Amino acid sequence: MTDQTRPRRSVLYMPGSKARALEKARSLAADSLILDLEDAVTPEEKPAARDLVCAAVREGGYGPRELIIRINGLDTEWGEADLAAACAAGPDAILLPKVSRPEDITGLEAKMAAAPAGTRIWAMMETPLGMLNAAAIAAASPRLACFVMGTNDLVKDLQARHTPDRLPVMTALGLCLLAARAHGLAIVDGVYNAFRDEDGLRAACLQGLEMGFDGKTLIHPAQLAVANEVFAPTPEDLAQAEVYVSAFEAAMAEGAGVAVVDGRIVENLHVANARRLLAQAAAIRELEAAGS
Ligand SMILES: CC(C)(COP(=O)(O)OP(=O)(O)OC[C@H]1O[C@@H](n2cnc3c(N)ncnc32)[C@H](O)[C@@H]1OP(=O)(O)O)[C@@H](O)C(=O)NCCC(=O)NCCSC(=O)C[C@H](O)C(=O)O
Ligand SMILES: [Mg+2]
Repeated sequence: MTDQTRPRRSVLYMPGSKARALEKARSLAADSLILDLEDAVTPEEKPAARDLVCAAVREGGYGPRELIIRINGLDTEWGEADLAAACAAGPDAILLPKVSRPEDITGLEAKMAAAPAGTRIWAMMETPLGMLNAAAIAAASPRLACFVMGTNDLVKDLQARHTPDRLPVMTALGLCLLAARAHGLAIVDGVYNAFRDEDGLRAACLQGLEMGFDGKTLIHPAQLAVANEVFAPTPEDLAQAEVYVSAFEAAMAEGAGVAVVDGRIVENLHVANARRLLAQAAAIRELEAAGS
């Protein structure tokens, strides 16, 4: 499994101040865990949360789950100390909130000399300026691996409303998807706040899947099963993918450049997508076997 094929169906935030949540996460079915020092932690609790989160990362026990520390902004009184502690702890990634310019990423990268080479940068995309600069941000550093949509901050800054169809943030989501895919980054969708509303979450996940997101950020363990299900290829997807690959290979062997399956044309681009789905299913199987 490479950084590109690693599943990120479910990316669970947990407050870095809550020892119980950090412990519980060791056995939760999340593909990735964001140990939060920013918005989920009160100012009074931030220094203790920093120690707790970094100790948890050093101690490990999270199996194949990807570990990300969300630090406070480098323009806050906690940001620099968070970054130094996170670099020393060596998570899979450090998530910078409120990224608005490419310089936010290059500035962070310059301060990460002490971090292990494998510690990547993730960027919270959640400000209006960040949306306008999404392409330049996506290209800012080879260390950057993933965009995380921060739709709560975005709705606040746009003075918009949360609506079921998410029309108020659709332009922003589209700009970030375009930028991420153009530069080979992963991208995960924003949170669904009503964490007991399973039907609403499912609809939001389906919309995110159809738009092209790799997965969804979550705030409660009750949301994991839906995200893991919706962002995985279905058995029908995989059966069709197998058929497309076999039909195309047979057509190629006969010297044809295209195949026809059930009255539909199958070209190399359809086969590339079929192979992507098969690789994604294999990566999910590998991850789940490693976690069980
Ligand atoms: C939303 C919550 C405050 C609810 O907490 P609580 O009432 O304690 O939930 P439960 O009693 O139902 O919890 C059941 C058990 O599950 C554990 N738990 C709960 N949440 C988590 C979690 N996120 N990770 C791991 N474990 C969790 C509890 O400890 C219970 O365990 P047990 O003791 O064994 O019964 C709470 O879920 C919460 O704080 N969620 C995270 C909120 C958060 O991180 N917010 C910040 C990120 S969202 C954001 O900032 C997005 C972005 O920046 C933007 O702008 O959009
Ligand atoms: Mg935010």
